[in-house]
Amino acid sequence: MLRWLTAGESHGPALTAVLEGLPAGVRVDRDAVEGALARRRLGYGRGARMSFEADRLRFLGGLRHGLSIGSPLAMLVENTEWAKWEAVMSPEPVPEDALRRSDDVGAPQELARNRPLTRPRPGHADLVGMTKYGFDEARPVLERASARETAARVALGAVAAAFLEQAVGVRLVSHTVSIGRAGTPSPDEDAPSSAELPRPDDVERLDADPVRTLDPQRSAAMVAEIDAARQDGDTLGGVVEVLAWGLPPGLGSHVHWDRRLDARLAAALMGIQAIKGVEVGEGFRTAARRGSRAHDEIVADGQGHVRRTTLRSGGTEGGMSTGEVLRVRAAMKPISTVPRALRTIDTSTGESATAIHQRSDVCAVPAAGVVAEAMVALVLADAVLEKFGGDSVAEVARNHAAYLEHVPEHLRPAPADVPLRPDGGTA
Ligand SMILES: Cc1cc2nc3c(=O)[nH]c(=O)nc-3n(C[C@H](O)[C@H](O)[C@H](O)COP(=O)(O)O)c2cc1C
Ligand SMILES: C=C(O[C@@H]1CC(C(=O)O)=C[C@@H](OP(=O)(O)O)[C@H]1O)C(=O)O
Repeated sequence: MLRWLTAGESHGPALTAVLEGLPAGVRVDRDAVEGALARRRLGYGRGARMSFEADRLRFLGGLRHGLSIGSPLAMLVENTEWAKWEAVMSPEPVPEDALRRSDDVGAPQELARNRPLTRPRPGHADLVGMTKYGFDEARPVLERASARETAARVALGAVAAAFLEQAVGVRLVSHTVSIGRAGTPSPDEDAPSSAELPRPDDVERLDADPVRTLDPQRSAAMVAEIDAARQDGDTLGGVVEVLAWGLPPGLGSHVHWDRRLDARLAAALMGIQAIKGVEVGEGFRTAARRGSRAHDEIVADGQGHVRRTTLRSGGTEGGMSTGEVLRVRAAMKPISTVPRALRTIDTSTGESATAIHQRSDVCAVPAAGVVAEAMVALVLADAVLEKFGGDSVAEVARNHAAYLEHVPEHLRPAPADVPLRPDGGTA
């Protein structure tokens, strides 16, 4: 079993991430984790903070000389913004003087930062968090509700991804499907073929695109959509997709709801701030199709392998991985700090007001893709450990190989990255 926890506030000293259950012998590269953290900061439409804050990574436990040793792996991602927030967010009591504030428009930043936040933003956690926890302002709520926390998840996901690749050869990639209305697939569009899907080796090309998509036309349309929203003082959401290549058949199980791989993936994706919908494969569009166009027919590819003619199911059936490429999507609502501020109330008076607006992202969909990839990596790593067990990478790899060897030859899935011929055979 793999477990993970994060702690830390958006403007606190650091985020802490703990991964428990990681086998020994996983090579954990600082560059790989830092690379993932850097990718999360990318994307057209991100706010000012992304340009001046750095994610400073420290390994605190669970590693020796770059290899995991089986103990809980602990990481720290320091907030380089902390110096400015030391008084407001100090974990320890501070002298009253340190919390001096000014309500004047144009007051210096250090005095403005201390103002109580009493105009909760619709769509953020502010109001209900204040009500539930008994706070008279939103600061203690928004600090943890903030998606700053996703930096810790991405660090965890990078370690899970290293385990997946080293133990069972699974690799992941994520990309942006749509932003606002730009890129939205039409209801009649069939599932893409494996040749049309991004592959793990496309990561550099994806990261080089301002919105993390491989289609230049869609990319330009998404950038234009973000520019238009920014100009209107508005914000945007969109859809991201995560693909996992090289999965064995049989992760997860049909036997109980909480063992289903699709259910576990959906919960992990829904657990990302602002994600409001999850699709496995064609998800919602499948609901509008007839059965003859909704499923993936099973064929023998003539080379001794089982193959699916299409990728509509997203690589799961009965809550288990089929061995085809896994394809899951997450829909993000628009950023809730809307510059053209929405109506709210001032909680100190009950009077109508406009919501707090500080600096904010206009669109964080490309970053959400990187976070979604991390969550999928964690769920898959957990499912791999559940299926194959093992206290070291070598042991997991042996168990995985032994399982595949015992699948009757004619039922072994073809490697998912071998293109399918139109007649169902592989090239
Ligand atoms: C990567 C990422 C960046 C985000 N950036 C912002 C932001 O700058 N401003 C904001 O108001 N919300 C931002 N959000 C969304 C809030 O975190 C989210 O609206 C809040 O948690 C409430 O959403 P919920 O109802 O799904 O929890 C971001 C979300 C993600 C995943
Ligand atoms: C800090 C990050 O994202 C933040 C997520 C976020 C929110 O409300 O979710 C609000 C913004 O924070 P701030 O109000 O301090 O500018 C984003 O910058 C990050 O992703 O590292």
